[in-house]
Formats: sequence, structure tokens, C-alpha cells
Amino acid sequence: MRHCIYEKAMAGPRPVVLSGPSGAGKSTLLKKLLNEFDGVFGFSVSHTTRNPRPGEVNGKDYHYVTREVMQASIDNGEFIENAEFSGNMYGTSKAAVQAVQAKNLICILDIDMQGVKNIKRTDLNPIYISIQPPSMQELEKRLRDRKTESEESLQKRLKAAFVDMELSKEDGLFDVVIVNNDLNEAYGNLKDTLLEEIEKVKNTSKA
Ligand SMILES: Nc1ncnc2c1ncn2[C@@H]1O[C@H](COP(=O)(O)OP(=O)(O)OP(=O)(O)O)[C@@H](O)[C@H]1O
Ligand SMILES: Nc1nc2c(ncn2[C@@H]2O[C@H](COP(=O)(O)O)[C@@H](O)[C@H]2O)c(=O)[nH]1
Repeated sequence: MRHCIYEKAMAGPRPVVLSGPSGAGKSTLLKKLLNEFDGVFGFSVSHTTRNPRPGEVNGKDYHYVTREVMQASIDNGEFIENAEFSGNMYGTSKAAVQAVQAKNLICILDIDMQGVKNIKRTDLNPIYISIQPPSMQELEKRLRDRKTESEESLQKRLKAAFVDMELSKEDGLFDVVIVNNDLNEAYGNLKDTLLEEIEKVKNTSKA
């Protein structure tokens, strides 16, 4: 049986799932979308038990919570999906998605591969997009240059990235796979993929 997460009455534009290895460029691409298309997209703010990075804002980038708080909310049925990634918990609450959908915006979820598999068991019906790096070497360079990870965390993320890159080749798992080599080219491909949904939202808000 499919896990029903939202009322039919709230059905609006199709949500979008962005997935892919840590460091592939998902946040960079989605920030560009949110900036260019004000009033079209809304970010599903996940919960996590990891510490905020410099510049990240609680309630905007993530809801930063303890393991105990997050586990209690999961046990209470408040999450659509949750996963353990690189030693921390991450999850999408029903409230995060509903907050965006209530405004009739395209809801963007930035989630890992476990999240993708779990969302497939719900009735959310998103467009699944995989953002891939051009190579493992380039991915490692990007993660090192980002300077957000300890050596231990970096190694865990590279291991997970290798698995992610293999799994993402599965036929039918993603609607579109975008290789983020040149940023502008990747962004162009992402916009092309989402053009139809973007137009729908623009036309609805004009009406
Ligand atoms: N096309 C690109 N060329 C070079 N550097 C890039 C490109 N895209 C993103 N980057 C850089 O790579 C780093 C990783 O990007 P980003 O943080 O967006 O990845 P991510 O997929 O969101 O990672 P995570 O899953 O860990 O949040 C950032 O420092 C970003 O500026
Ligand atoms: N399954 C989920 N994965 C999530 C969620 N929010 C983020 N993520 C993924 O975690 C990793 C690491 O993120 P980082 O911000 O610590 O670099 C990355 O792959 C994200 O896509 C979520 O709610 N559920």
C-alpha cells in the first residue's frame, strides 16, 4: 500500500526530487533555481542531526535537531522519509512539504538515494532528477575545496558517492540524469527539464 502523505485537495504542481552524491552540486543548482524563479519554487526544509555549517540558517537550510527529538518525531509519524547518512540522521517532514504545497509552489526536495527509494513508496509523485559529478576525482576536489568536512566525514561521503553513482544507473529510477560538469550547462539542462512545470505555476499565478 502506498503511504499517503497529502490530501488530494492540496494537489498542485509536481514536486521535484534532486538527488546525487554529496558534492555533486545539488544545493548550488537549486539555489540558482530559487533565485531566478522567485514565487515558483519552494524548498522542502529537511531535519538533520548534523551541526550547521558556517552561514547555514536554522529553519532555512535545515531544521537542526538532536537525535532524540528527531527519533521521537519519526516515531510520531511526522516524517515522509528519513535516512542515516554519513553518521547523521536526515529526513523530510510532512509539514515541510505541505508548507510549500500550501503556497502552490513547486516543492524541491534535496535528498539522498535512500530518500529516493522511500519517496517512491509514497503518493508524492515527484519528478526524479539525479545530479551527477563528471568523475569521482572532480567530486573529491569539490568536497575538499568546500572545506565543510573532516577527513573522516569526507571519506564516508566519498564511499557513499561511489555507491550512489552505481545505483543511479538503475533503469527508470530517475526521470533525468544531469552531469554537472560546466555549471551553466547543467543549470540550463535542469531548467529545460522543469520548463513545463514552471510554465504551469506561472500561468496559474497569472489567472
Ligand atoms: N559545476 C561545478 N563546477 C565546479 N564546482 C562546482 C560546480 N557545481 C558546484 N560546485 C562546487 O562544488 C561544491 C559542492 O557543491 P554543493 O554544495 O552544491 O553540492 P551538494 O550536492 O549540494 O552537496 P551535499 O549533498 O553535500 O549538500 C561547492 O563548493 C560548489 O560551489
Ligand atoms: N533522505 C534524505 N536525505 C537528505 C535529506 N536532506 C538532505 N539529505 C541528503 O543528505 C546528504 C548530505 O547533506 P549535507 O547537507 O550534510 O551535505 C545529501 O546527499 C543530501 O541530499 C532528507 O531530508 N532526507
